[in-house]
Amino acid sequence: MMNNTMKNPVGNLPQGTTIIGKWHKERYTIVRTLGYGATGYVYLTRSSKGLAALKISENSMSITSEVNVLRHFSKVRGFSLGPSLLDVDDWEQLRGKQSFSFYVMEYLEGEPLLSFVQKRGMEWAGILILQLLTDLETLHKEGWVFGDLKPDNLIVTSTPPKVRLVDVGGTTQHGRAIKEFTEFFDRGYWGLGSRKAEATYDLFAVAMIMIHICYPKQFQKNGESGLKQLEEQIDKEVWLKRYKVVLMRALAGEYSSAQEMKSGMLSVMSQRNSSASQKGAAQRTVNNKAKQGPASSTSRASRSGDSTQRQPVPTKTSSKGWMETAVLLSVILFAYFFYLYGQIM
Ligand SMILES: Nc1ncnc2c1ncn2[C@@H]1O[C@H](COP(=O)(O)OP(=O)(O)OP(=O)(O)O)[C@@H](O)[C@H]1O
Repeated sequence: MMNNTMKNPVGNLPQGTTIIGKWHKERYTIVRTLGYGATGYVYLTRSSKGLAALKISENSMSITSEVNVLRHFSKVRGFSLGPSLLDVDDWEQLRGKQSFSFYVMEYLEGEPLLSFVQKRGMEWAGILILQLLTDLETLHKEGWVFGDLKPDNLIVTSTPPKVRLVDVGGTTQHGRAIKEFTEFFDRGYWGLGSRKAEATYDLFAVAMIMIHICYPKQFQKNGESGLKQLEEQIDKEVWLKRYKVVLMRALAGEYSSAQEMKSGMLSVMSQRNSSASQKGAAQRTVNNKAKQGPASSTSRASRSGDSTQRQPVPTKTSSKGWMETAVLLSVILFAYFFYLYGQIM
């Protein structure tokens, strides 16, 4: 992160400042600062087209590189991980003496992943990770690796909740060296792989995001092997332990695709659901037996092997049988009556 106090001609622009694009002449009025980092400042702006996020930097190269990534994303159908790109232009200050590149993107109005999960519950963590893996699968298939995957770059937009990624600055083409990374989420830091842009690099970061959800304060690497230390942390948290098989495989770089990791997550979730529904069914049986009273003592007797004490429980099937017999008998009697009547006449 850049030092906010450093003199930066595009930093801390006051509310109400209007940025006019040199080429497209669109006017963007600053509402407030959304954030800032190594690359530049991001402002919430209002224009004739409504609210949008505007990223501006002294470094035109980094703006160009992010614009290229966002342009590429916009061509991928069904891909909604990053914000959509709305405009690219330059802003001239001091009567054209200084020019700064900027781009305008969709404003992702939402909540950071961590606070969303803390408020809505851990069930959401699994769902959001599945969403993230779905989008990563598309990104990887396109030959890109996100690189700097971390909760700070994840925003959950609402209705329906959807995880989106801001800051595409770290997005790197497959096979190249990762452009940007953050230690805790970087497999190189944990001694568990290289900084080469591969799907496995992002999947490691996904596992670390899951760990970070349970350890919001994070923890430092100690002297032992990275994998051993992470395993110990996983074992201490119930939610992480449930996904241990998936997490260990992702940390060790054993998943060849995001889809494979997603299947692993889904199978843990379905096991949990089926055991929960089995428990539910067992609980319902117990409750029903408790309601039936004598029948419950019957089942206890049968378990003790005393079948003589078994009481027949009237069922719907037996009452239905009686009704069928009665109907059949009345039809036969009716037919017999007509037969006798015909004989007499
Ligand atoms: N499209 C957007 N909608 C809403 N908020 C955004 C958007 N883009 C960026 N932000 C906010 O601005 C912050 C800084 O943006 P960004 O991460 O792109 O800057 P950066 O200079 O690349 O930062 P870093 O040093 O982490 O790479 C983000 O963490 C996020 O809170």
